[in-house]
Amino acid sequence: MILVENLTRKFGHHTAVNNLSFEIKSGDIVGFLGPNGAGKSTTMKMLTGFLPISSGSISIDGLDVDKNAIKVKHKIGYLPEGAPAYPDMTVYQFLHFIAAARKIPRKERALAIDSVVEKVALASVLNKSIENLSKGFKRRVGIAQALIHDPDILILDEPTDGLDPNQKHQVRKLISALAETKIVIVSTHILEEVTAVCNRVIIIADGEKRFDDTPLALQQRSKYHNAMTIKLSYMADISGLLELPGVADLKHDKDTKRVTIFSEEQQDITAIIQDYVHKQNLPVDLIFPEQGRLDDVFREITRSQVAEGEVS
Ligand SMILES: Nc1ncnc2c1ncn2[C@@H]1O[C@H](COP(=O)(O)OP(=O)(O)OP(=O)(O)O)[C@@H](O)[C@H]1O
Repeated sequence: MILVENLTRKFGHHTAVNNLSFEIKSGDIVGFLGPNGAGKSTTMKMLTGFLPISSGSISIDGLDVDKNAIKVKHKIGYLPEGAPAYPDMTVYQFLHFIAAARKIPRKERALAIDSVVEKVALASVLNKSIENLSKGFKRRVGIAQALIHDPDILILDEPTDGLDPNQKHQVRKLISALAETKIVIVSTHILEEVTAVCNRVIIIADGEKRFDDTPLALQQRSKYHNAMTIKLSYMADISGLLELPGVADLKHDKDTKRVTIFSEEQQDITAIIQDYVHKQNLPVDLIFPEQGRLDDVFREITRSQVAEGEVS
């Protein structure tokens, strides 16, 4: 278990992380979100014992990170931002080097390497130089080095940043598989990542916690959650939609011929709308439920920092 209480980190006069508190239990796959400069990497570096804290405390399974840095590092695997590695080493040489640096006993190293190579599917590139690998494989090497000592907690800083959609999908699948046995914290500013892999979301802005709940709760904050969108093949009288029970509002985009139907208190109006479209014989090409527009919710939650223009 990870317990963070009133965590603060200052750089000179600048407070990068301000009075942050949260608790993470086993089974949690946490998406740690925030705009650029929000304090995500600084928090991760403190969690992993790489950066001293200014005040507050972090305890991992009851061990204070400040006082037990070495013991805590055994429990944590960390993929820093950009997945740094030694480019001229082969994958095998690099993993061997990390296994030695992690002080895995000599006799156990081959087994530890075999195990991560299998988990992260690196067998096909084991003897290739890291500099010649695709970005997706490089990221997997980064995850493999974080896993080599079989930690209980995995902290991944922007693990899919810069990857193409296929590579992103593979890395997310890998994270989901690893989360079956470990606490996983994934720092990201990609909102879709959170719904794809996490069961919990913590959002910070200006170094402070702004949101801590499930991805569904985040989606439910959107006006679009449980709204329905229909696309008309030609203009038709749709005013009757507003009379239906549970319908709160309509938004008509004449250019795209799409109509979004918002529900009262975000109730599910799928069946009512489908039934109406069918009975009225409306010229509908497409009908789909909206999940919730996370971009809008994210902007709302992190608003003061956005207003300061810190988001790129
Ligand atoms: N070593 C440092 N010295 C001075 N200021 C720093 C240092 N590291 C981070 N900061 C500042 O602390 C704030 C938080 O930075 P941090 O890297 O933690 O943000 P982040 O949320 O990880 O951002 P990004 O998404 O851009 O990686 C920023 O204003 C940053 O400039």
